[in-house]
Amino acid sequence: MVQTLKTLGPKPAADLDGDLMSEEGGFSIDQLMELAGLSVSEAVYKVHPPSSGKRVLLACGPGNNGGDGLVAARHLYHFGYSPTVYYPKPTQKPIFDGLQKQLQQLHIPFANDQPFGKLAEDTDLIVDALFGFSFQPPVREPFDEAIKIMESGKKPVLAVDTPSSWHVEDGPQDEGIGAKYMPDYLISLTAAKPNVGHFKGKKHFIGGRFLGKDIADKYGLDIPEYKGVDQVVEVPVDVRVEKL
Ligand SMILES: NC(=O)C1=CN([C@@H]2O[C@H](COP(=O)(O)OP(=O)(O)OC[C@H]3O[C@@H](n4cnc5c(N)ncnc54)[C@H](O)[C@@H]3O)[C@@H](O)[C@H]2O)[C@H](O)CC1
Ligand SMILES: [K+]
Repeated sequence: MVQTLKTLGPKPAADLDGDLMSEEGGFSIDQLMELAGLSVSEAVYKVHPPSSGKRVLLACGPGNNGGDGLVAARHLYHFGYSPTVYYPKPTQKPIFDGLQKQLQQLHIPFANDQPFGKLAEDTDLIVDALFGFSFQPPVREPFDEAIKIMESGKKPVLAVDTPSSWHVEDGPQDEGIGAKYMPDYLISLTAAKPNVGHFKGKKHFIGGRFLGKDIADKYGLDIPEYKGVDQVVEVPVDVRVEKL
């Protein structure tokens, strides 16, 4: 039987984050990004353990999705990987400055000036942390090149929160860059987004093991059954999507 997966569009997803970070919610953006990035690194470990190849290329965009990628790079380093970060449009905010410094302290290379195609050749897995739920099509430079390379399917890709360039509700673009982009793996943060109905990759994870029942109920979300100390849980790919 095809299961139903409850999904949050950009407005309720942003509202939920707002509730978490309200005076009542008590979370900070740093914390949520840390939890998101930790989930991403755990999903990487599950689909591609270091024994399958240690080189991971983190493609980080200019918003918080990119921040999740920076956090994941740090955890992956400590998990035994050799991460490389592509971060061509660094965000000028203290949290992003701090995340970059943390990576520099670990001598994790930033390869912002190299062609993305070359970086992709020299890696075993790509983490797509270019854009999340705030992406507005079409893709602009310099990110078009990275999307084209990921779309080529030459290297496995794990997409963070949503495949970059996809419309958050309608999925892949009808034509042009990203129209054929289908990452192998997806990790949805807190809750899946409505475009997940278009995801036909190999594995889909949810990462959000910090969400309490009160707030889940407010948005109509089901809390998935996480195992052991896992921050992520795998859910079926073939699902019926319900938009909340
Ligand atoms: N609990 C959670 O779910 C958390 C999720 N997080 C992650 O944050 C993103 C959403 O982050 P946000 O900063 O709102 O936006 P994005 O990263 O999606 O990107 C916005 C960024 O990109 C630029 N941009 C938009 N469209 C384009 C375009 N066509 N071409 C080029 N650039 C574009 C825009 O100007 C912005 O700079 C969510 O998905 C999660 O991954 C947080 O970590 C908090 C916890
Ligand atoms: K992404």
